[in-house]
Amino acid sequence: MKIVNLGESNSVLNRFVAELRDVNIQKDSMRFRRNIERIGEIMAYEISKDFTYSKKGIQSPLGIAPMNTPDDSVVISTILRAGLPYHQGFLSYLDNAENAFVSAYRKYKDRLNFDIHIEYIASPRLTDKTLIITDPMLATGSSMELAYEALRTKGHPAHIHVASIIASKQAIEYLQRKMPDDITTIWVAAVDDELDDHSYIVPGLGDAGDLSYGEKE
Ligand SMILES: O=P(O)(O)OC[C@H]1O[C@H](OP(=O)(O)OP(=O)(O)O)[C@H](O)[C@@H]1O
Ligand SMILES: O=c1cc[nH]c(=O)[nH]1
Ligand SMILES: [Mg+2]
Repeated sequence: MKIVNLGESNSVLNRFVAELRDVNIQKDSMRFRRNIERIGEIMAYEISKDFTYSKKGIQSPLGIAPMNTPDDSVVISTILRAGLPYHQGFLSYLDNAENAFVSAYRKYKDRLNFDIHIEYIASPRLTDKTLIITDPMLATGSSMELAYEALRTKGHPAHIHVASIIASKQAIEYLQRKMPDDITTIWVAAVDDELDDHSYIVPGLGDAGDLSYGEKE
């Protein structure tokens, strides 16, 4: 399985991730959502380099231009809630993609232990398509695993791109075991070493859903 950490090379992407993490800057929820969105734009561009291309003749007013353009049928799928601004960033660049949405939330049994519940899925047929599953945070990796299982009921994609912003080392190792090895690529902007007692990424950024949309009851 290919793992790509875009944060390893210096680019403005790292400033956007730094702003997401920054305890003062992240209080501005509009800037927080926009930073997630523009990381989605950058990642869509990077992932598009892996698509299949073929040459087409494009009629301009003055002649025919030979242009390599992508042939993949792309489905962008997102895990609610924190995935919503990320999805919008992907869709800005991959504007002819189809779209899928899955809900996943942590239901706490006590202070520290939780199960992940999937209650909603809206997805087109996925067979032979390029599936991009977007979620800004991969902590344990369980939400991604369960969202993928839910999406698999809609067919066999030809390729899967798991796109995230901050992943824990543990989540990457977990998904390497759970996702189909031969067709999956994992894209991240940062990898953090630890999880705390509540399975939050350390240093991470806190709760991406709450920072985007406010605290839940
Ligand atoms: O890898 P995991 O341990 O499963 O954790 C990661 C999940 O946690 C966050 O969502 P959250 O459950 O906070 O929901 P929210 O987006 O509605 O806040 C995040 O967006 C992932 O979906
Ligand atoms: O660190 C984490 C873990 C789960 N969800 C988040 O938003 N952040
Ligand atoms: Mg949350």
